[in-house]
Amino acid sequence: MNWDDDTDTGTGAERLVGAAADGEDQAVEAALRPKDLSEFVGQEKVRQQLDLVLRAARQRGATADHVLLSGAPGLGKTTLSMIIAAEMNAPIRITSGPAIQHAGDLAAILSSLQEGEILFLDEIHRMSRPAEEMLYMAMEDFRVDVIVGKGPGATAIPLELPPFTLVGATTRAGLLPPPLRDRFGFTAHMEFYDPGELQRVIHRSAGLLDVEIDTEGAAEIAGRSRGTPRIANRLLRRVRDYAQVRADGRVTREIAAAALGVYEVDGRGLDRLDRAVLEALLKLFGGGPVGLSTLAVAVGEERETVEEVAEPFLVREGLLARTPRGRVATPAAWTHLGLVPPQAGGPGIQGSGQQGLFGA
Ligand SMILES: Nc1ncnc2c1ncn2[C@@H]1O[C@H](COP(=O)(O)OP(=O)(O)OP(=O)(O)O)[C@@H](O)[C@H]1O
Ligand SMILES: [Mg+2]
Repeated sequence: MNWDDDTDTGTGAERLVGAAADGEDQAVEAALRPKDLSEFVGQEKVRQQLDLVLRAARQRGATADHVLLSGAPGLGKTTLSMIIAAEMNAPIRITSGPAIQHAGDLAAILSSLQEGEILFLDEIHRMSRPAEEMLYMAMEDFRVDVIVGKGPGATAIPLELPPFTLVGATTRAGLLPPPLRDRFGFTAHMEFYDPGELQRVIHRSAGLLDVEIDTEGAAEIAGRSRGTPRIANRLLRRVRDYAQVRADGRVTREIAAAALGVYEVDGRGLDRLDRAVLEALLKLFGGGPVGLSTLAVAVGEERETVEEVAEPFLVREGLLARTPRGRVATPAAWTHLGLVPPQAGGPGIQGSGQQGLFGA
């Protein structure tokens, strides 16, 4: 699956509701990470399955099978990798696909692993081809061929590796070559969290950050967190600031709503850009269909920004559809912005004189 939401785009990280980690997230996330499976909120199926895999390996006194974690940014892949190490009582080595450009880089890491060590390979879909091929053999046979010398005299010296567990993480499982995907004994697909689960994440984080919050305050933040614990934690921090400066520090529904109103994150988690796209689509183009380029000009953004930053969440929320004829708003989009969809043939949208030109 392709989780384009905010990844690899410059604009993504600066948004309060962007799913990619920003500098502040990186600084505080370590403190908020659940340390073992029982603390890890939600993802029931993944937790159950992983618990079995790890428990069985522990009972056998063996190294756990290789694990692939796939899912959108901020759903807990890095967190789970650390939990796997903790549950296996094993050290963890952390690296990433982009950091491994040459097969030699990977050989150096693999050959220095201890028995039972967890190798966390983040963004595994961004590894170079030769490194990938070396990884196949390492995963399957715990062996790598180290090439010594150059040209016709070069020889491959096989090097035995201690058994280790590879934990790969990717936001784009679809980009993994099948031979690589097949070498993982267990694949965990992380789903977006439902509001109840996010509420638990928020309560847990509030406890760690020493923030007083009631059930309704947590629910208010959860509803705006786009199914993503990282965003929930970030919104909680902004709400905490507001509660501290403008009130007595306690987070209630009113305080949370007012705080996130200041940051223009609406009740459903849409921010200014998301709403600008929807508003243009509804008010200027009668709900579409309209081409992406035209829509982008109308909101004064780059095509890519609209397509990669705003649209994925709007599509996921069922507010916007991408059709062969262009972008189309769903009835839910009209409702969300408090507008009335145009009747077939009749005048529709309040305050817009343009539906004659563009209306459906
Ligand atoms: N199930 C969970 N329970 C509680 N907190 C969670 C959970 N999942 C994620 N978090 C919190 O969300 C933050 C982001 O999680 P994490 O860094 O693991 O995401 P990720 O999937 O690795 O994201 P990326 O794709 O950007 O690397 C962490 O600080 C963690 O505290
Ligand atoms: Mg991560």
